[in-house]
Amino acid sequence: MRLIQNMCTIAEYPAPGSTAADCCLGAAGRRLVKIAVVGASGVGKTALVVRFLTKRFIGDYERNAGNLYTRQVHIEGETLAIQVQDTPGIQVHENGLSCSEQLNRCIRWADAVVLVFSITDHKSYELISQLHQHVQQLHPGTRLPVVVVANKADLLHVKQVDPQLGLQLAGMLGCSFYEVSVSENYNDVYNAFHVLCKEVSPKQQPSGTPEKRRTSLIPRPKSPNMQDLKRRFKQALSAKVRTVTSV
Ligand SMILES: Nc1nc2c(ncn2[C@@H]2O[C@H](COP(=O)(O)OP(=O)(O)OP(=O)(O)O)[C@@H](O)[C@H]2O)c(=O)[nH]1
Repeated sequence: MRLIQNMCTIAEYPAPGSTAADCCLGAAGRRLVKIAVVGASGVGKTALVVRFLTKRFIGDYERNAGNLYTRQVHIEGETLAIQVQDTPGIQVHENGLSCSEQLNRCIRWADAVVLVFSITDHKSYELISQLHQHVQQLHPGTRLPVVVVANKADLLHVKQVDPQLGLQLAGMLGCSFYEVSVSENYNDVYNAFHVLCKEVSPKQQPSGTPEKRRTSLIPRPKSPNMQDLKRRFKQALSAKVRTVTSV
């Protein structure tokens, strides 16, 4: 967190001490896409997020406690407000996955998830299908867009997972797949996020779109009368955009 704030050269970064709510990117009526980056510890989640947001690879990051970052992206003529939630590395115990309530909240909050493993860590790869199942369980009734990212493609000499296996796994799970080297290539990182944003259709978003907000603020009255309708209309006009401060 401190490191990222120190290199805060991008205007859209939350200033130190501010929250994502202060950025209010969604407030301008832009579609808001919320992305959670999830995976085992040390696979490069923070590096991936920082690379995507700043185009830079720094090398050393503080152990992550789960930070939220906001920026705008332009995708096929549309300006989106996106929020990216970096999450603490997942610990694997003998009896399987151990996801903290903080992580579960984060996954529930997300419109889309990046599942990351490292090609240098077979265990991080083994975690992916369990994580995918966990993500879908936390979003019952919808199929959340997920992209699987195999990171550290530059470290071929210590490779434990053939990227082909990642591709096969992603195919089985019905996800897009990207093999990236966060340290060496920005474009692949960008593409992974880009594809994910495209997969989040406006219809899938439960909140944040102006359309949705209007209908939830003005529930259809059972027996409408003018006074009631006027009051509800005023309420809708003065409503502040709902923003996420933390997950
Ligand atoms: N060679 C190489 N190193 C990488 C790459 N991506 C990340 N790293 C390094 O891997 C280490 C872990 O990266 P982090 O981004 O802190 O990993 P994390 O998944 O956020 O780790 P936790 O905060 O513990 O969950 C750091 O030393 C990074 O510099 C990569 O593509 N290639």
